[in-house]
Amino acid sequence: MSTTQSIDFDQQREAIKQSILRFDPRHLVKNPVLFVVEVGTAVALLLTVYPSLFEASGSRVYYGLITVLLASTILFANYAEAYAELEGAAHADSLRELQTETEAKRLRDSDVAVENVGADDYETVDGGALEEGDIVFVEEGDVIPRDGTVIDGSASVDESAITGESDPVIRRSGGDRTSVVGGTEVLSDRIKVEVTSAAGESFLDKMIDLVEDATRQKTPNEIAMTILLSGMTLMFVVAVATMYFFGDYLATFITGFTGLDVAELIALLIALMPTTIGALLAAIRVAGMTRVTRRNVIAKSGRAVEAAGDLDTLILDKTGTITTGERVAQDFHPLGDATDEEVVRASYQSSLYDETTEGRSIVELAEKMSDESRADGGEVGSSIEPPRQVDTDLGTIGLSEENFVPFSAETRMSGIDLPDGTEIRKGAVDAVEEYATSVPGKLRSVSNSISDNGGTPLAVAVDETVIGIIELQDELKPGIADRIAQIQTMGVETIMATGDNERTAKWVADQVGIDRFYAEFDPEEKIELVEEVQDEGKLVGMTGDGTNDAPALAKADVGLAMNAGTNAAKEAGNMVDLDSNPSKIIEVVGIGKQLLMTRGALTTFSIANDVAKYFVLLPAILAAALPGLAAMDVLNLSTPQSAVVATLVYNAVIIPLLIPLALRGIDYEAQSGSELLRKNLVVYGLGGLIAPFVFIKAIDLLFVFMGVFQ
Ligand SMILES: Nc1ncnc2c1ncn2[C@@H]1O[C@H](COP(=O)(O)OP(=O)(O)OP(=O)(O)O)[C@@H](O)[C@H]1O
Ligand SMILES: [K+]
Ligand SMILES: [Mg+2]
Repeated sequence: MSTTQSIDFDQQREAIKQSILRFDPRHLVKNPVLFVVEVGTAVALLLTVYPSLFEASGSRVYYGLITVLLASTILFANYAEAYAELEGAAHADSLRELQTETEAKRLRDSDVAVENVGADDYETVDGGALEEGDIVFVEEGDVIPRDGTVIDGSASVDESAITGESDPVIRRSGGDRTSVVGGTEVLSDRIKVEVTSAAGESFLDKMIDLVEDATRQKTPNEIAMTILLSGMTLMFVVAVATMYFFGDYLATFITGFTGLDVAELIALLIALMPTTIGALLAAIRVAGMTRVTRRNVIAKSGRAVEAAGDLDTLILDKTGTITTGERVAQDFHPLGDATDEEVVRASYQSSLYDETTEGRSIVELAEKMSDESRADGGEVGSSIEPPRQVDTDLGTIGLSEENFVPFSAETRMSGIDLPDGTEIRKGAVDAVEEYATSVPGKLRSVSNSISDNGGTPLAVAVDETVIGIIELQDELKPGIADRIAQIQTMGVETIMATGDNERTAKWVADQVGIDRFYAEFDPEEKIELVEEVQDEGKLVGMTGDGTNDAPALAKADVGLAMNAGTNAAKEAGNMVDLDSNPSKIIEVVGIGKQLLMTRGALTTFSIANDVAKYFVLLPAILAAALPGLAAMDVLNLSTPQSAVVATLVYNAVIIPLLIPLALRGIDYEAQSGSELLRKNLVVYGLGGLIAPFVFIKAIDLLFVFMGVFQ
């Protein structure tokens, strides 16, 4: 799905059909520049039919040609817009195809634990009959019937239908990866899913509608631009109309001069007006939004994409964004009088019901270490060193989920209370330090040495006495340092805000070259950070997946939520990443920048073009009345008529020539704003001044060669 959808023959035909239908003045009036061109076309057409109207003196063929050239300008503009829209729709359709009808296994008794579900516990119903709140059972080989939240169990799910990514993903109850999408397939294991959407109202459905609406709406910057272009157009209309009466006035005392030609004045007006950018503005927006969708990000508004391009500051969290997020237990370190066995057992007990990645990995490591059968070495062929063995009974007897204290980002701890009243807690070192009443002297030095290698230490306390440390390790995402560097060159400040400790944070920040970082942050502090940076007048972007992130996501100017995250987060953000890859925001910023750059560059080019055309056409049109203007006629074109036609050919043809650039976006290597401005002024400003001269002179020479308009 992330591959490029190109337009096929049928869609090409549809785009052409649309280009003609969009001549409808009710459609064109929304784009005042093009609307004025249409009015001009109508007048030229009138002159073609009645060449002597307005005391005009040109031939029917001449006026006919002007009519055709003006109409082509509109046609090309309509085509650019229609083509871009169809390209975007083609992508949305491929997302829609996912919505298939399947059967569902609805649980009769929603309380039955997922591992005990048997064929008698559910009824098979039509997927369409499911209602919000129904609990369904999904096992290996089943298609998930509707969007939902995993409430029990864990399964590996093939989401390639929406993400195009063939690697299966894990979805499990608890934590931040609970969302499942209707139409995706469970590859192994079993889960209980609570249905969260009504029939026909899947999250994806709603999102696609939203994207289509958003794509059609002008963005705020674009509205401002349209107003500016309309203002310029109005100015030119007044100026050129004045010229017409001025011509009549001149005619009263210049012998042989009967006034200015209406069709030629219209040609001048349209050459001067910003028709090129007026024609391409919509296509640039639609193409930018489609580029975001192709990266599997659903942008709820065009404004969000634009804001991404304008961002000053990007707030990233560490775990799962800069690192892989697979933070797994590596080792246990006893402290003080505690033994290895005690630390392994307490860590295990406190993690038995902990469904976070960290918790599961602790259980796994503790089991491996205490497993007698493995004492002689790890799995055959495994390159990973077998964990050292600890002779301990893990002591599961009497443990119950009721006494489990789940992890929260506020407390930064989790734990369990044993039947005898013993309280075990594990968590971030500073949090446990505060909770405990007895802390061994070596806690800091051991935990620091873990952090200084990029690991995360979790302190373990039994009855408020710290007995040891669990060492967790994560890995940096491949290529993340390069992408951060890229975004920094574009002038965006990067901030890492993490719940992890200062030293681990510093290690990661140094590795990837982040500008600033904050450690030991709770969710509340993340929101405060967003507000603080916004108060400096800056636009802020951030990613998040948990319920805790929702307020900050809503606050941020660009909030990219993860599809696998909680519904609250998805609703709060103004973008959702279907791949649930938090570092995707870096790419979205790139695409936003590219959108703004493309619009800026083509505007510069268009207006530079118009300035050049002014110098070509004015002397040609006024030659008969004011021969003195010949000095301005740098191109020395053969005849006024040749000049008018050549200019209008250029004015029309430049639009289709620029469509590929408008759709693809200008190449954005990462570069700073001022560098970019300079480059754009040279390439698109100077280029825009020169191009019309070269092109128009060439067409004029061609006319001379062909012997027309001479
Ligand atoms: N299951 C857990 N039980 C106890 N403590 C945990 C658990 N998971 C994480 N922690 C501790 O709590 C800290 C805060 O976790 P939190 O999820 O807020 O942030 P993070 O995942 O470390 O970083 P980031 O904010 O960059 O995602 C962690 O750094 C870790 O020390
Ligand atoms: K123009
Ligand atoms: Mg986290």
